[in-house]
Amino acid sequence: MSSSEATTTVDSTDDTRHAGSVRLDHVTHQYGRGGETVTAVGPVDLTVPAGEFLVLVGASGCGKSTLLRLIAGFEQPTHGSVRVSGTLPRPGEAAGVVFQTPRLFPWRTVRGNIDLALRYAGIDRAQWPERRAELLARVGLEGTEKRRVWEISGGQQQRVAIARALAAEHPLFLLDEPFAALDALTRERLQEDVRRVTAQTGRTTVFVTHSADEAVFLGTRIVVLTRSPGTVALDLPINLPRGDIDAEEVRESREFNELRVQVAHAVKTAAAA
Ligand SMILES: Nc1ncnc2c1ncn2[C@@H]1O[C@H](COP(=O)(O)OP(=O)(O)OP(=O)(O)O)[C@@H](O)[C@H]1O
Repeated sequence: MSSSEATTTVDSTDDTRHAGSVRLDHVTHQYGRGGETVTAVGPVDLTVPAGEFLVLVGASGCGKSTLLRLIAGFEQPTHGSVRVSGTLPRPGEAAGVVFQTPRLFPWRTVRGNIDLALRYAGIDRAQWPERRAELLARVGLEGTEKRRVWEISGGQQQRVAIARALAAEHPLFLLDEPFAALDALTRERLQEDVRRVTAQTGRTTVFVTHSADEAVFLGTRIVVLTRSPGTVALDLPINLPRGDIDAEEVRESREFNELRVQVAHAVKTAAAA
């Protein structure tokens, strides 16, 4: 075998070293010490290839946020190993993260919040205006740069949080129930934004939600967790059309509705098991 063939073989069998890929090997996580421990999740084995949009779904308390925090490097697993792009995840470096609440600096403008993220990302100041405009356009916030955070709506604030998480161009994007506090219409619009932005940028995405509808609309793959400590109950690929397609057409399709019912049923069953 020639050396070029050997190289090809290695790359094709280990895609977990690709930028943005995630690998969990027999991961368990406990909170607390001594007699006061709570096993939150595991054991979980999961490989997320680069470019996949994985949605974690499960009942309240099954360990979804814990898994996301382990992938972000905010927590270390009690047992097993977590790798992002083939290495140990370091907080702030492994991924862009969006939380349930926007966590912006309220006294700053939209521009100020984005610029702070560009500064932390180490982007050359000369590039900020172009990068800021591009990020705000991606999340549909053109023309809001000078507004203070308290002068924009909750949905717009969450859009700023998404733009901020995209600023550093991490190959991995993590979202923890980012739309849970928003009204149904705003939530649908933001789902469409996230679907479009991740398709455009090709980022690997892990998204946590309670909602089967949201999971099926967003994901290229859905993992349903059992009740706490969460383990994988269902691992389902989703092949709904993506890219430049009308969101209503997707939501009204027979395939979408069949998958929605299947996932909702799996979540209910896994929570009761
Ligand atoms: N910091 C902590 N200290 C102790 N226990 C914790 C901590 N964080 C979470 N837990 C426990 O770990 C388990 C999993 O919690 P986690 O927040 O990961 O679940 P979840 O599926 O994200 O829940 P929800 O959907 O309600 O946000 C729960 O039993 C929870 O009470």
